[in-house]
Amino acid sequence: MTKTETAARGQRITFSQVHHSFIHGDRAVPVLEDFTLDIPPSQFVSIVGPSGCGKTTALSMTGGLVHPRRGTVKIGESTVSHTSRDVAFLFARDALLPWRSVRSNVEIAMEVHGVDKKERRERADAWLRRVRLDEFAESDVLHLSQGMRQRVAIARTLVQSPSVVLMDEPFAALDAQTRALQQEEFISLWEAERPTVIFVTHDLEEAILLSDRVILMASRPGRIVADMAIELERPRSQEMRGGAEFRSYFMDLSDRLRHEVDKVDAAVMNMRKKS
Ligand SMILES: Nc1ncnc2c1ncn2[C@@H]1O[C@H](COP(=O)(O)OP(=O)(O)OP(=O)(O)O)[C@@H](O)[C@H]1O
Repeated sequence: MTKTETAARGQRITFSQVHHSFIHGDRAVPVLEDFTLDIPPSQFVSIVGPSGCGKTTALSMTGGLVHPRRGTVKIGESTVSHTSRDVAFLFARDALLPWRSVRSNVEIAMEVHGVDKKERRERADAWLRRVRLDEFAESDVLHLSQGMRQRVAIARTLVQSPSVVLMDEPFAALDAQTRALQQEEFISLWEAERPTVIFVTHDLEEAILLSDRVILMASRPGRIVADMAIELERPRSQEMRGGAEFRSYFMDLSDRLRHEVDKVDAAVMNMRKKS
């Protein structure tokens, strides 16, 4: 069976006692402290928290872009030490190459990994059908709307059949209506193949709607302060936002987030008073 025919299966992701700091001038500023998290295969996990708490740093470590100063990050049994073809990224900026057509943007990772031309084309076209852009395969990406561009980016990410997908505010640049459509579309694409997902967002409703589990981080240094299972049934839809269970998750998370943001504000005020 080729990789094209195999449904992607998620891999376990484990962070064990990860500590990290970035050097600013002559001092090390702690970013993550004792960050420990076990994500079972195929779980969809969102990370939320105040700006600067280390969400993107944790995500980048999973992708092998940042290496922890202490502790380990594993995918399956292997410690992450570099980027891998099993791990795909999706960001707010779609990073499509403007000089390439829609199809050849979707083919790019397969090209890098040496997949032959015929298979590349078949896989790209299959994904363009799934994101409803098959009519635009030959088009120039510059002529697409922002929502269509993000669908090309989703196809480019999922065409690799990754076992892990790392998403950093992927829908943040879209208007509210397009964003709602893309969230729903992404959930159904994910439900078909179920790679493990880590999804970073500032939008609590988005986190609840998409995830099996929401991790709330606090800052200075970044650590986990809440780990909430979201037990809404699947398939999920936008209408669920109005339901009592959804609202209760939202109230709980927003109270806890507000509390964390207030603590950061108070700490900053104290530092200012002292200096
Ligand atoms: N390459 C880097 N060099 C130095 N400092 C960095 C670097 N990357 C991140 N930082 C700092 O580490 C902290 C955590 O950054 P990170 O981007 O992980 O936070 P975040 O929670 O994703 O923030 P946001 O929600 O604003 O995107 C911030 O204070 C940031 O300034």
